Amino acid sequence: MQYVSTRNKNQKCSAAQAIAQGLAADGGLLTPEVLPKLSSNGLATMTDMSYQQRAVYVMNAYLDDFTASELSSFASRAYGQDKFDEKDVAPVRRVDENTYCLELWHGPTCAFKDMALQMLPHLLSASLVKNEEQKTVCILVATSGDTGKAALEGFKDVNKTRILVFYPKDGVSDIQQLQMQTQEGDNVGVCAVVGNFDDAQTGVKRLFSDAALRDTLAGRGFFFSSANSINWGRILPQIVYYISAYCDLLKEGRIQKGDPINVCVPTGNFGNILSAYYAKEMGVPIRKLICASNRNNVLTDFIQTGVYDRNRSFYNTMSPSMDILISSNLERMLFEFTERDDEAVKTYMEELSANGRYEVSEKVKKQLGRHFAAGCCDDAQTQARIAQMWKDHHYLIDTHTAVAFHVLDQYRAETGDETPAVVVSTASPFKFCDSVLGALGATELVQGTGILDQLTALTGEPVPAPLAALKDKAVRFDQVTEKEHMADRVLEMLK
Ligand SMILES: N[C@@H](CCOP(=O)(O)O)C(=O)O
Repeated sequence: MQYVSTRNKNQKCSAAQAIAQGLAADGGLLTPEVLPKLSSNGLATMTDMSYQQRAVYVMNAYLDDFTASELSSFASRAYGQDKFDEKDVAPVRRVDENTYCLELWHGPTCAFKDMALQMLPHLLSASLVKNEEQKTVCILVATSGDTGKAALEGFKDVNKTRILVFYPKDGVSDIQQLQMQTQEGDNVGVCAVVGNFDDAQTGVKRLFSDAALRDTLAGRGFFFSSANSINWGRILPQIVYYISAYCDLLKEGRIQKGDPINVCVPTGNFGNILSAYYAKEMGVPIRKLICASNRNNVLTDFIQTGVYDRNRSFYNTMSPSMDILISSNLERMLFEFTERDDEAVKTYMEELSANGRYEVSEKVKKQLGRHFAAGCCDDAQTQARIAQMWKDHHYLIDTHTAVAFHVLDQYRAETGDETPAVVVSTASPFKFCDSVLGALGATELVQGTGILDQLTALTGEPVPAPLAALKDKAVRFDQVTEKEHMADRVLEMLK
């Protein structure tokens, strides 16, 4: 299968090239030329499989330049019990009669990003070999908290790779920051950027398109790639868990073959909910994709009106991983909803870059309304939802997951749609201890990593081992840079 740029369908490459490059040369996002469908018994076949086997089954449909045996070896290494503290890898927990929670934070960094970033290093390393690449890949990452740590952990000490992560200074939680600052490995770098996530992400995209920088680094034996969800190798492993969740519900008899479900996804960069859309296109009976946002509700407005307008205030919220006003992966969605009209997508992206705004056609608006619903909530509502979940179900959720539960409540109240819903739980509550403790009524917060034990003392929930280990780690990276100087940081790292 070939991959094409969302801005020029004639620009094609293999899966291995798409994964190694991360981004198309024209700035577009590399996307499969056709979206494969599951066979009529595909879901039934996968129902009795392990998570690792499901991953191979799904990825095989997209990666015809990789063998099934290669993919099997990657899946068993990526999702082994030395990495995930749950045998099922991505368990589906029943909350009530028609509400389920897909827990995606049982990996080494306690966030859903591990689901893809434990796999991507295997895909990318194999791609370098397939492409007979002689250079070392330098992976540039912009993070609002979770991707950065997951990418660092995934690529730590991986041969022929370097990784440099930029995060917004004052824009991630204390635990997220500590996770990144204490990262081990000889090929890693971490730097805070003065600004917000959009500044960091725009800065990284600028580095990608800086021809002079690329030439200098090529002379030193490096080329750039990405571990953000602009890389197809990030999206593909995320499709797997939606299919897997449906199979788990079938297996447990919660639904019958063909029954529709809704999914509610807290998302900022749109990669997670886009993966659910692809699962739907492959044949999973998903009725509505419910997009949940915090106070940075640019996606809510877009889905409801068809106008994307980032000219608004940027808020630092209690769900920092979603503090984003420029959602990269919307571009792939526009590509689908315009029936793969690359010129239209290019025009929308040019308008976004020039004016911070675009309005989609009536045809696209209709598609948005057909597949998506959207809602948002503020920090007070987020904390109230954490408290309610704890009171009603003794179930501890993080701030991002709470946003999704709140938005699902809103959606159900407005529409009366009681289709069984899967809420995506994207991070461990221990990554956001202060907000979660506040939600549960704590007024005096312990400073430093002691706050992890404070949450355990209050709830009886154990601190996840990777976070407990932070107590003994020294800070290695405390550098801060202005966004104008990000290229200098790259040049320093790649001496
Ligand atoms: N929420 C993300 C922001 C980057 O998104 P990505 O899915 O494109 O990597 C984060 O936690 O960094």
